[in-house]
Amino acid sequence: MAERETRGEDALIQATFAPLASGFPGAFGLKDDCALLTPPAGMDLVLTTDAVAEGVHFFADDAAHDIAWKALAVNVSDLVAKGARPLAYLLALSFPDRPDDAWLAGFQAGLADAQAAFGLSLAGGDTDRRPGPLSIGVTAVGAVPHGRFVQRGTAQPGDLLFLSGTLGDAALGLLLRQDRARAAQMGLDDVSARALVGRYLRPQPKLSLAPAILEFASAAMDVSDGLVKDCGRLARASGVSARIEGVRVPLSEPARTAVEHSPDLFQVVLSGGDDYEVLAAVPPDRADAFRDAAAKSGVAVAEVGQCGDGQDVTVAGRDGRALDVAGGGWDHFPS
Ligand SMILES: Nc1ncnc2c1ncn2[C@@H]1O[C@H](COP(=O)(O)OP(=O)(O)O)[C@@H](O)[C@H]1O
Ligand SMILES: Cc1ncc(C[n+]2csc(CCOP(=O)(O)OP(=O)(O)O)c2C)c(N)n1
Ligand SMILES: [Mg+2]
Ligand SMILES: [Mg+2]
Ligand SMILES: [Mg+2]
Repeated sequence: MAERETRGEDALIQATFAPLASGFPGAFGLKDDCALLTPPAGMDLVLTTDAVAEGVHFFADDAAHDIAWKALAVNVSDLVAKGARPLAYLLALSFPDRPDDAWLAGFQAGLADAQAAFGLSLAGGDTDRRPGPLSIGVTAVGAVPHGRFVQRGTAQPGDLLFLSGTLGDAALGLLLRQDRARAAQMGLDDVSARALVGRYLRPQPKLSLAPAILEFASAAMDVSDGLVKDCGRLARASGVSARIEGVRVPLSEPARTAVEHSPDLFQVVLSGGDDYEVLAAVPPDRADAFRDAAAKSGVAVAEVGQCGDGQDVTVAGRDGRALDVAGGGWDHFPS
């Protein structure tokens, strides 16, 4: 009789990942080649994939727990902006070397926390070893009622632009993660600096807003590459113009303090990215109902601008004057 494997690739998968798939029957305990997903009756499936990589999306010495959370959160963020409810995800991992047991335990705990928070389950994945920095690919599947997927390219002239949460915290947190000494220049005490770094480490997709997006938004997307760049994408895909009013962009207390100390940081807020908030276009006659639904869901939304005819994307600074925002935002292949 073959001995039960305790080492090697299969054992690593069984020990670390199979427990995360135990709530998903179609994962077959991670012992099959594929997973099986029966679409919920009357629903369309929504698919997305985003990877996070060491040195690009997180730091090598970030806690494994935080890295795992981020990998799942950025994908759930994509689903939320479509009005979708998360169902399951696939996880593709390439490690340069076998990670030690403590790292794997932290990674497993981070995925378990994120699964519980976002209501989805591991369905399958891939684990291999390759030279180079750690890369974590997640493919997430969600569900929306048939025919109701909220597109990026369906905003109309006149739609109001709403943003969830607060903008810029994670981008400021990244600056502090790179150089904590900047806290003093930003006028931030330790608690505020830590709060901003926490927003960088742990994106919080606004899951409970999804039903309001589904019901009231004519178009929506999540903000990962900076509000200005992503708003430009929504406008271009929809064939509309967009104007953002800087004074209306919601800031957290720490971000407000930082921007008041160093007004140049407002560009970081607008274009730094890593926000994972929702940008939604809502017809004016549905705006009050959207505000009510958002309030009931416990997610703050702010009206930050409006779509119009034409194709320009303009941003008024906090003093009302037009800002030069061309070329801002995250680009993996900058020109
Ligand atoms: N390698 C790829 N193969 C197929 N589709 C891709 C690939 N890379 C990006 N896409 C598609 O391009 C679009 C934009 O991708 P991305 O910027 O990652 O979206 P988001 O910012 O919403 O996560 C998405 O529809 C995505 O599925
Ligand atoms: C170590 C590190 N450096 C820089 C950044 C900033 N950053 C990296 S990728 C990115 C944009 C979002 O990532 P992307 O892969 O473009 O996600 P998507 O837009 O596809 O959802 C930002 C703001 C970061 N998060 N971490
Ligand atoms: Mg992507
Ligand atoms: Mg994304
Ligand atoms: Mg991007």
